[in-house]
Amino acid sequence: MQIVPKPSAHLAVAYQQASIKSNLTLVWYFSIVALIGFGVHLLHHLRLGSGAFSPDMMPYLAVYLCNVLYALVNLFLLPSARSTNHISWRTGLLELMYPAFLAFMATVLSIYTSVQGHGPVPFIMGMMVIAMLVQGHLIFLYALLFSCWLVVSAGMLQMLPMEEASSPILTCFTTMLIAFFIARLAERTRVDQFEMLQELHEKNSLLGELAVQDPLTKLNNRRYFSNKLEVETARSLRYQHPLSLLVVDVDDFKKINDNDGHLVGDEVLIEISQLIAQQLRAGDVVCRYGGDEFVILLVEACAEQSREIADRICQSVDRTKFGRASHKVTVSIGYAQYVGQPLGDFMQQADKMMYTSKKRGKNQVAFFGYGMGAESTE
Ligand SMILES: Nc1nc2c(ncn2[C@@H]2O[C@H](COP(=O)(O)OP(=O)(O)OP(=O)(O)O)[C@@H](O)[C@H]2O)c(=O)[nH]1
Repeated sequence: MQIVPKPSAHLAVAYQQASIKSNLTLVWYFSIVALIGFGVHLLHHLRLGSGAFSPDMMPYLAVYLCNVLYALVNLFLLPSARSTNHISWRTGLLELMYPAFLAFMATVLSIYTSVQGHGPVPFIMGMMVIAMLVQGHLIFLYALLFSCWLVVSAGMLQMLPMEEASSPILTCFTTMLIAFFIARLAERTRVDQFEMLQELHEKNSLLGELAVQDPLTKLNNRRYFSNKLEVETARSLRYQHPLSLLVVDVDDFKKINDNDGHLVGDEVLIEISQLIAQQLRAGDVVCRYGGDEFVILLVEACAEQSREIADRICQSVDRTKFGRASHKVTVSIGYAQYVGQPLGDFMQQADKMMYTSKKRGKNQVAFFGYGMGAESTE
């Protein structure tokens, strides 16, 4: 029987991690409450004078003392267990120990108070509900609850006359059922909340991706490029790594649109974006800057390598037969090298070189390099 909804399969591990973390947080707070509770009870017992340490009170004192020791252990161990990102046997154990400990105390005190004539309800109710709420692995809890109930029943049957025992056992059973449903409700809420948060998180990351993606070519867009340009130029300066910029513009793209229609124009842009991406290495950055213009950051590529890549892009577009385009498609490319100049100048140099290519007859590359003469050498 599936008592509590499980999170969907792909979220199961994440849920377990989140669940253990929140359980450990709860255990930590319960430990503090246990310490405060112990202080209050201790004061109460001390006010009883010599009666505080009578044999009648010993089980209570023993349980309080165990609680304090356990709380102290938790207070020391939990912060480090909570800060880890993976589920270790230590975190699992800490998480399981608390309900087990509460159930143990509940059982002992239930039997003891019943025999004294107080009935088991307050302990069963308080301890079990808390234990179940704290715990995420409900199968374990159900087993625990059931065994506690068996022990309590057996203990009371042994120690009370039959007619007096049946009522507390029935109350104990009813209380467990209530605890069971409260726990089920709590766990269902936790799973729902987790799935909602996870969905929100996934949608947020999707939104983040869409914000920097060009919808047509699926390349990154201008916004992404601006950020990347700042990051890569700073890195290039810091580590003295070469960095080059290519500006690629489709030649006479307007004619493709006018002759073959915008849909064909779109197809050409998509195909060119793929051709460009095929020529680049993993660390390089290619973005659609706008319209029929693409920009490429060649990371750690020296001038010679950058020239080769630019030539390859130019030639691969030249060689490709674009499906539905009625005439030849080519690109003009401008190249600039980063040597610490202001970013605006860097962009302008590559852009200017792209226009130089156009002026020289299109379908070619023009280079701007500080070591290569003032403006263009080719
Ligand atoms: N199909 C399509 N066309 C676009 C898109 N974005 C911009 N354009 C068109 O691309 C054309 C760009 O033309 P220009 O770069 O100004 O000029 P060109 O015809 O390429 O001429 P040169 O750049 O001088 O070679 C314009 O007609 C725009 O309307 C798009 O997403 N899809």
